[in-house]
Amino acid sequence: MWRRLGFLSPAISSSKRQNRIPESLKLVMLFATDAVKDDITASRRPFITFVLGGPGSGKGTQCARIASAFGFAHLSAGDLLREEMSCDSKKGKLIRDIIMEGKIVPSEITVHLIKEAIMSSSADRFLIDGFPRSEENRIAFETIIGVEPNLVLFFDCPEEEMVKRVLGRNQGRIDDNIETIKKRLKVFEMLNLPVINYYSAKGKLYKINATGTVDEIFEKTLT
Ligand SMILES: Nc1ncnc2c1ncn2[C@@H]1O[C@H](COP(=O)(O)OP(=O)(O)O)[C@@H](O)[C@H]1O
Ligand SMILES: O=c1ccn([C@@H]2O[C@H](COP(=O)(O)OP(=O)(O)O)[C@@H](O)[C@H]2O)c(=O)[nH]1
Ligand SMILES: [Mg+2]
Repeated sequence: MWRRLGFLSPAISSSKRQNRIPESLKLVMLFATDAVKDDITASRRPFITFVLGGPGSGKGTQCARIASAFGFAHLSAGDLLREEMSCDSKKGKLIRDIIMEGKIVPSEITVHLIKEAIMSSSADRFLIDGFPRSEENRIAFETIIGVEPNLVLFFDCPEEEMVKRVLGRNQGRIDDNIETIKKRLKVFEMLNLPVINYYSAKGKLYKINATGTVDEIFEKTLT
C-alpha cells in the first residue's frame, strides 16, 4: 500500500499506524490516490478506506466530516442494509431480523450492496463505514471486489461511552435499545476485533482515540 501511495509514503511511515506517534493522515486524505490507476491494465481502482469501531464510537459522524473535508464518497454499510431492509421482501425481512439481534448479515448481501454503490458512483475515493464486521466479511470483500483497502481507521471508544451515545442517538433505529446494544458489543468484540487486529498486523490500521468532542476527534484523526 505504501508503495502505491508513492511520494506520500515517507510522510506516513509506520508511526501513526498502530497508534504510535501521530503523523499526518491529513496528507494521505488530501492526496488519496491509488497509483495502480497509472497502470493502464487497471481500468478503475478507487482509494478505499474502511472505517471501523464499535456501535456508537462515532464512525458515521467522523465519516461525514472526513467526506466533506476531503471529497470522499461515504458509504455506510448499515445505511445500505437499512435501505434494503425497508423493502417488503424475504431478503428485507431477513436483514431486519439479523439487525434486531445485533448479528451480522450474510457477507454476500452486504458485499453486493457495497459493490453496487461503488459501481454507481463516479468517486475515486470511498469511506466504507461499518464494514467489514467479521473476518468472513473481509475475505468476501477481498474475493468479490478483488481489492484490499488502502487504509483502515479504527475509532477506539470505551464501551460505557458507546452505550451512552447509542442510547442518545434518537434516529428511531430498531437496534438502538439496551438489549440489542449489549449483543452488538459482544459481536464487535468477538468478530470485529479480529479484523482490526488483522489490519494492524498488516500495518494498515490507524487507531484513533474516539473520546472527546466531535471536533477534537476529527482533529485527532488528521494530526
Ligand atoms: N464525540 C462525540 N461526542 C458525543 N456524541 C457523539 C460524538 N460523536 C458522535 N456522537 C453522537 O453519538 C451517536 C453515535 O454516533 P455515530 O456517528 O452514529 O456512531 P457509529 O456510526 O459509530 O454508531 C450519534 O447520536 C452522534 O451524534
Ligand atoms: O457490514 C455490516 C454493517 C452492518 N450490519 C448490521 O447492521 C447493524 C447496524 O450497523 P451500523 O454500522 O449502522 O451501526 P453502527 O455501528 O453505526 O451503530 C449492525 O449491528 C449489524 O447488525 C451488518 O450486518 N454488516
Ligand atoms: Mg454508524
